[in-house]
Amino acid sequence: MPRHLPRSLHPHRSLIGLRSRPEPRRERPGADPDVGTGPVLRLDGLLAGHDGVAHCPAVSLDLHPGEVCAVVGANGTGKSTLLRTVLGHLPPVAGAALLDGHAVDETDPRFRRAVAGVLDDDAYLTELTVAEHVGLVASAHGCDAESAGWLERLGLAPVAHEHPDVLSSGQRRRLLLAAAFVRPSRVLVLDEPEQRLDAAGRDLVRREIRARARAGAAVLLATHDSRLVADATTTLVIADAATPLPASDAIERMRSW
Ligand SMILES: Nc1ncnc2c1ncn2[C@@H]1O[C@H](COP(=O)(O)OP(=O)(O)OP(=O)(O)O)[C@@H](O)[C@H]1O
Repeated sequence: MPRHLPRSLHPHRSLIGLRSRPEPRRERPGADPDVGTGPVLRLDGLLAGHDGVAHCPAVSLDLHPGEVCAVVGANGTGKSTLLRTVLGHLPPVAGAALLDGHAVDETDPRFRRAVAGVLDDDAYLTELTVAEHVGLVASAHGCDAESAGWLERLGLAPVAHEHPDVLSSGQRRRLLLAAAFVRPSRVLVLDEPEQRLDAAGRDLVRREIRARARAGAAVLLATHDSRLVADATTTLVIADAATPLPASDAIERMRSW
């Protein structure tokens, strides 16, 4: 339990009973001593920002396998900054982001094995083709056979041999999603995964998030899409404070900004 929230305000405590949700399947990999029974991801009074200046209120959150937390807030409230800090791209201004009880460290192979992320930038390797890019990620995670299927599912097969800089912005977004979805992950961090996608793309993302959670992944996403919020098990509204709210209240708040 994070020190910073009273038990009654803890995201899980406060939402249980307010929303019905299926019991997530808890996978017990067992062989990894770091994988315990506690939260896979814990944000402990995490203040995210740049150069020591916080751009987001302090967040305390426990995310267990099978849970999906949607982070919502008006433009500029610090959602991307928070997710970058969770992915270890920015150091915390204060507090901590913990994976299996250890401070997140993107250089740690255990972290890289466990966590897949898509941020709001075009973080692809320009010298690789679409197929090479997705294939490289699949190969690194021992799942080469998945590669072609994800190219197909995300509509990238016709541009498989193109380089990212000649793709449309939506296709580039699909490429980043393919690279995240092609590999296994215990934690999935997605910054506005709906961004730049057409309706079919948004549906696919929504289905995949649900499927991943059913299979035991913990998902942390920032979004402006009320359908993704409605699907989440926990919703955190970022404003003057980071407040866990039932999805219906969060969606109502989203209409006001
Ligand atoms: N590299 C940076 N250096 C300094 N400040 C930054 C940097 N990137 C973002 N910021 C500032 O951090 C604040 C939060 O930005 P952030 O992108 O996290 O917001 P957001 O909630 O994700 O917004 P949106 O909904 O528009 O995506 C903004 O005031 C922004 O100007």
